[in-house]
Amino acid sequence: MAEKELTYADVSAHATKKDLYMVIHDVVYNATPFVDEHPGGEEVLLDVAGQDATEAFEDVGHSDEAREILEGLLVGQLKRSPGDPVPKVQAPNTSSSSSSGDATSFGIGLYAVILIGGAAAYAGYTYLQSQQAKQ
Ligand code: HEM
Repeated sequence: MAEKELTYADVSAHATKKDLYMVIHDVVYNATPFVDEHPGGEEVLLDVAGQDATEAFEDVGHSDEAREILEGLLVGQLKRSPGDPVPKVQAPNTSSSSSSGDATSFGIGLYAVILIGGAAAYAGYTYLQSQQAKQ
């Protein structure tokens, strides 16, 4: 069976307790029958009603059981259009770019330590020389 495709605008039209859709990892779920049963309460589901709930869902660290419940609530695939909000949870490869940034700033820090250390050593050396010249 071909999966239904919904746009972000379609999803945001279902944002009430009696009609509650949400997007998790680009898949659209109808959480309406689960609102009253959610162990985390209805409030948190209403907060993300009609929106991308990927970050909220993953932050909690939901169990496999929770993910099985999700499968039963599946509506279809999200069809992203330009300008749609992008979920904050990204593929792990984005962290590698930030770690390379850390490596660069570490390199600059090391360079500064060598420069300052060198300058201090030179100042000490010239000071000792001047002391010896006085004797
Ligand atoms: C339709 C989507 C969701 C389903 C099917 C679902 C299902 C569940 C289930 C089965 C649990 C029990 C613990 C577990 O098995 O992990 C749970 C707990 C919880 N959920 Fe969700 N959840 C959904 C969305 C969300 C969202 C969007 C939030 C937003 C923050 C949320 C927040 C929580 C919290 C805070 C708990 C912990 C409750 C506690 O231990 O006292 N859930 N959820």
